[in-house]
Amino acid sequence: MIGYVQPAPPSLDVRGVRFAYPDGHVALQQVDLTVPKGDRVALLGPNGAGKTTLVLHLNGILTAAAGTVTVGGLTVDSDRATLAEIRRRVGIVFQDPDDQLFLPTVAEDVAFGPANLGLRGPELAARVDEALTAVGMLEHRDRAPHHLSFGQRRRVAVATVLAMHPEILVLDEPSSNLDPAARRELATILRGLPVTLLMVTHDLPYALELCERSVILDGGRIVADGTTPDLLADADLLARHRLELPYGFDPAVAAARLAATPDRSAPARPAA
Ligand SMILES: Nc1ncnc2c1ncn2[C@@H]1O[C@H](COP(=O)(O)OP(=O)(O)OP(=O)(O)O)[C@@H](O)[C@H]1O
Repeated sequence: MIGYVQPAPPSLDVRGVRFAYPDGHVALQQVDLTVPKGDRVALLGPNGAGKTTLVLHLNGILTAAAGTVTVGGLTVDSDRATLAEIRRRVGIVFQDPDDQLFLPTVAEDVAFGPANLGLRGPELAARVDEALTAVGMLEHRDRAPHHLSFGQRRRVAVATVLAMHPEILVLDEPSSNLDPAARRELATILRGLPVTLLMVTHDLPYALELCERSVILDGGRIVADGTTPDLLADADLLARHRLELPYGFDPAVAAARLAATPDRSAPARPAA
């Protein structure tokens, strides 16, 4: 008999999701989005498009009125046991790192999640060091988070989520408030992580740099889904959805330059 290896389920599968806030405002309508394991996808869209609302569905903070969300094949629902596993699988890094850092030291903040999963002793210490190493912050493990720079705190916030070994890392505006060097360093770190990535951003060059694919959400609907260079080259599409490239930025030139840089041309796809 010929052996058959089951393909890995997508990291994220959103099917027909509709959501209205209690005041009746419909924020998501018939949203479909599949993100295969190991891919990096940018979620673009103007203010009020529904990006945050969609992200809050990924780990069950909000529940769809219709449709389903599955993460690595597990359906997001309100069952407590499922929800705990979903929240481990979906690592959300919020825009303000101070929302995620609240303990006296960096190491304690990174240990918080895995300790809640039951890890202890050397296993827990190894998990913390692994996550801090991934974001280049190991040497700061015993420092107080509030003594770090904003860029360093954002990296520690990423580590708190990586320490849970998530299926998918969801980043809300990861480049905001970073100086150019910190922005570039974070891009290098994110490119090197062997995880699926969904990045909400208004920073279109950052989307181009990190994500081979982009999705545009507007008015609660997905209005475009394609390669990031193709989407950013479509001036009419961008204008229709209030997306703007920085003055003088040529996406074709930037894409060609990125493609010529070996470690930047394609995301690292982890083993299924
Ligand atoms: N608690 C709420 N009650 C009612 N309407 C809401 C609530 N939160 C958000 N909305 C509305 O839902 C829509 C989508 O909002 P959402 O925050 O998801 O957009 P967004 O794409 O994340 O925007 P931004 O880029 O500004 O962060 C908006 O019209 C917003 O006004």
